[in-house]
Amino acid sequence: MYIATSKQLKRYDRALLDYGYSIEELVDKASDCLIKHFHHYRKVMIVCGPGNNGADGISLGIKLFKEGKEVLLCYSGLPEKLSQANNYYVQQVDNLGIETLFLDEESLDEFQRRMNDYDVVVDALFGFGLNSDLRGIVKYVVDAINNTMENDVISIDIPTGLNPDTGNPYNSCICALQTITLTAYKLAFLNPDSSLYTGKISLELLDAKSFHEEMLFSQPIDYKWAKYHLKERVYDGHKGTYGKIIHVTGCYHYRGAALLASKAALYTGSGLVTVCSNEKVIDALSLYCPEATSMVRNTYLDEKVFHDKDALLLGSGLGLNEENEQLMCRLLKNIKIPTVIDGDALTILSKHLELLENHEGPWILTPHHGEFKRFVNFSNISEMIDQANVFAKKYHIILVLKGPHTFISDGYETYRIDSGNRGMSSAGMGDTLAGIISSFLGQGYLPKEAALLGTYLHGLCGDEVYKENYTVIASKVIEKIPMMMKKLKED
Ligand SMILES: NC(=O)C1=CN([C@@H]2O[C@H](COP(=O)(O)OP(=O)(O)OC[C@H]3O[C@@H](n4cnc5c(N)ncnc54)[C@H](O)[C@@H]3O)[C@@H](O)[C@H]2O)[C@H](O)CC1
Ligand SMILES: [K+]
Repeated sequence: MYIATSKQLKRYDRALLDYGYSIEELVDKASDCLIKHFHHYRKVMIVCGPGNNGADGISLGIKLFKEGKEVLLCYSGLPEKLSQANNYYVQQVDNLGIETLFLDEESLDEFQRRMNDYDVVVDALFGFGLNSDLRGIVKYVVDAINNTMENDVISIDIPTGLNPDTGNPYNSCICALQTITLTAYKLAFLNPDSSLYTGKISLELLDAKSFHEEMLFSQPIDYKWAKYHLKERVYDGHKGTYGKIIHVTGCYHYRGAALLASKAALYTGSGLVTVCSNEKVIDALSLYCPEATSMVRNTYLDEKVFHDKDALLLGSGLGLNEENEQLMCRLLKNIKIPTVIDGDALTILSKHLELLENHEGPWILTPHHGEFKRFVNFSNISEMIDQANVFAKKYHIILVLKGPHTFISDGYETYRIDSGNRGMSSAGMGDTLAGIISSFLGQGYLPKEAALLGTYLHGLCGDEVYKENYTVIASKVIEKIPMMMKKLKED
């Protein structure tokens, strides 16, 4: 199953057309996928918009009519505004003599009255092409469909009125019993609130050439994936087997960040975690996480301390000042071990893009949306995902773009993390995630695996806490790590 943004879906359609399919052919293939969902209905009303979503509806209506169903096609688009495919199928309908109703202010009453005569109302008004509030007659039609109690409502591709990327409704939105979505899951569906509008979602793949990977549609990372990729601990392992990592994190004002990241790394199984931080952090560390070793961070930090380390975490709660900026620039320029770059180190890096251009070791960057905006510009989620892929590819890094259903890209493949919940948007959560990823990186997982597994595990632990709590705090997430790793491996 792949997940796609509206921009990616538009590119996908363009790729199919460039490959040689005609748009009429694609609509025909779409209705071929849809028809099996209507076998148990006898009387079908299909409400069609002006674009290709509407064309899917008309093509479906033609096929159902030919099967002997009673079909009423309701059109909302002015003839001069129809898409090419829509126009084509409207003409087919005229030749076949299927009953139609043009929706306008005068026919609205008739539409509402007649709706009750049908077993199912099919929403083919707008698909992933909708990009603003519903206007004019369409808004009334959507509200009227939502008010009917007599029949099932099935949406084609996406409920009309749902933003295909955010999963939030525009000014009105169809509440469907079922949504038959084509080609890929829409990004919108990851928003749990969208289920109110989509109802049950069925995914249908067109019988056409697949471009899912070329278009960088995201693949979900789920429990099964994590179970398969989490390595067994070996019989004769010792602390060296599980990696020596170093965290350059925390400062006087943000002591917690360093503590959370180091504890998370130890709980994830690191052999040795050294925290290089402010004296106050180190005092607290001996109580909060006595298993970690420590060193005071001086202006001059001897790079030799990194030589025997397997991975490095930079930046969580580091604090922004001239001294830290110089230190980060020096380390980012010289250190070649696998590195997680988080928090304030990201802010510093965004001011020194030349370091990104020339880095040698594998880097994992863990920005949230706001931090990513310091690197690139975007105005909506679809654009952000495109930019994230370009960024990861350009700089040869793994990007962990934190947000609801964190998105991970290496520029060639993209992933969505299936775990995590809304209770987790709280302080310290990012530090915990960075700690977990640094641990996997130090244990010898490939950078992409470390990022995927770490982010999945983080969300899974958060989900475990969320089962019994309304809010989720980072310390509680950390406490769950060893237990959830055991569960993952032994379930
Ligand atoms: N590969 C596939 O999955 C295929 C899917 N298909 C279906 O095509 C639609 C998308 O079609 P498109 O014509 O691009 O968009 P819509 O039908 O959703 O919208 C038409 C058109 O309307 C304009 N518009 C946008 N917002 C508004 C608004 N608020 N009010 C009025 N008009 C608006 C905009 O110009 C849109 O382009 C997809 O969902 C599938 O159902 C095809 O079958 C091909 C293969
Ligand atoms: K629709």
